[in-house]
Amino acid sequence: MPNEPERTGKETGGVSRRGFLGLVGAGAAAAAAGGAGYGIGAARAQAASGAKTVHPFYGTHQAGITTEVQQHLYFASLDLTDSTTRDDLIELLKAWTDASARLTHGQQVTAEGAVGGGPLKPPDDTGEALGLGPAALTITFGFGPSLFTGELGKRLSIADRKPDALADLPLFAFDILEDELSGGDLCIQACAEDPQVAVHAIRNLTRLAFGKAMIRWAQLGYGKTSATSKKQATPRNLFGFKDGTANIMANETADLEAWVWTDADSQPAWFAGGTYLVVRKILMTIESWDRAQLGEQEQIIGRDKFEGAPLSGGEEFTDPDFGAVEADGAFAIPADSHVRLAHPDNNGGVRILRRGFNFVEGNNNLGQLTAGLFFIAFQKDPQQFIDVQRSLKSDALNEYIRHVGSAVFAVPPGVREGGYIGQGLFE
Ligand SMILES: C=CC1=C(C)c2cc3[nH]c(cc4nc(cc5[nH]c(cc1n2)c(C)c5CCC(=O)O)C(CCC(=O)O)=C4C)c(C)c3C=C
Ligand SMILES: [Fe+2]
Repeated sequence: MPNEPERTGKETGGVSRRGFLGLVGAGAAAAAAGGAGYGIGAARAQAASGAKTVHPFYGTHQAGITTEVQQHLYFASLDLTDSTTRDDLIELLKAWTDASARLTHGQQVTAEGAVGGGPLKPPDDTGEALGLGPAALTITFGFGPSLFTGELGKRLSIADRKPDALADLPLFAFDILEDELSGGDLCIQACAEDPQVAVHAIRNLTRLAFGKAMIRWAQLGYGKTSATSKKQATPRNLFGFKDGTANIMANETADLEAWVWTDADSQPAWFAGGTYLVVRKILMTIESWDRAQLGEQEQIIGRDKFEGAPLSGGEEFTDPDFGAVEADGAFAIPADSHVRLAHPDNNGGVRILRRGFNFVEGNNNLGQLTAGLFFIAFQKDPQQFIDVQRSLKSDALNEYIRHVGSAVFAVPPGVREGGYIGQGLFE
């Protein structure tokens, strides 16, 4: 049964099957009761609704890109240790593949799991996701530019296999990037309907990397800020606006081919069917935004706050009319509005697939929220992101946001059963 301890008969301690089911039952009853902790009850109920959903790890493309966006994210960027060899990395990628195939089915990281190895060794699985189900978990891996370049690229003998467009992003206007929130040799994106399932995945994959790679930085995200299917209601970001309305949706296959998946023309050949992941940690000055008038907020975004309709009129999914003018002759969707500047019409037709998450990390010493948008975008070429981000130089939103973290990764194609993630890179 998914996510139950796989009993081998060897263990003498730990939670009995009866005790385990009792714990699960108590949790379910608490969720059903709601009442005292409505927020927690609602979150648990929402998690429970996706608890049984399985997104298989194996496939043509990696999951976690066009997959219906889950509510929660845990993202880790890792650096290889100084002694990690090519064989070590291959071994790690094989171990991560097997583990990911299990975890996405709601199983524990190994068959022995949390209690099956007996009392005399540390458990293989850390145990905190027992009973939570697969929770729609997806695990997506990527390779950073630093994996291929410098001494490391030479040590791994992959310097000549770097995807052509894989390079650190240029510095953009208003960037105040922090090194400790940027870059990385490898990345793992874990998304799930239950935050504990996402954290458990990264925690256990990181344990498998012990001695070979360690976390450089990580980010917890709650509350998706994009949809990849019109079956999902468009979520809202921390400025209170619907975010993801004009995203590339999973059923837009022609646009996915045109803008997201690398093909035989995107060199090298091992990378066909992959994509580039751009990640930006963006702080949002929530208190200043909250003091801006509603009309000003809408002018900055270019859409109305409640419905998410373009200011040129219509409903949420009505195409914006950038030529529309008000009685005073001004554009209905202002020239410096976010939507106008980010729209394909202003960027040579370029689209990107967005998959970001809200984050809140307490308050600063002025009592202001440390919060923002952990922006993730997938594209066939990082230049797509670069073009759009450069267009945003005159964005009125810049008064209320700051980019503090940045990284780019080549996301290899999906894995067939029996293979391992990124295998083509080493063949
Ligand atoms: C460089 C790419 C982008 C960054 C960085 C970015 C940051 C950012 N965006 C919002 C809020 C919204 N963005 C919306 C639309 C939108 N944003 C981008 C790109 C970046 N956003 C694109 C390509 C689009 C779609 C434009 C279009 O085709 O119309 C919207 C409107 C709703 C929607 O379509 O998603 C909102 C709201 C914030 C708050 C933010 C940084 C914190
Ligand atoms: Fe945006």
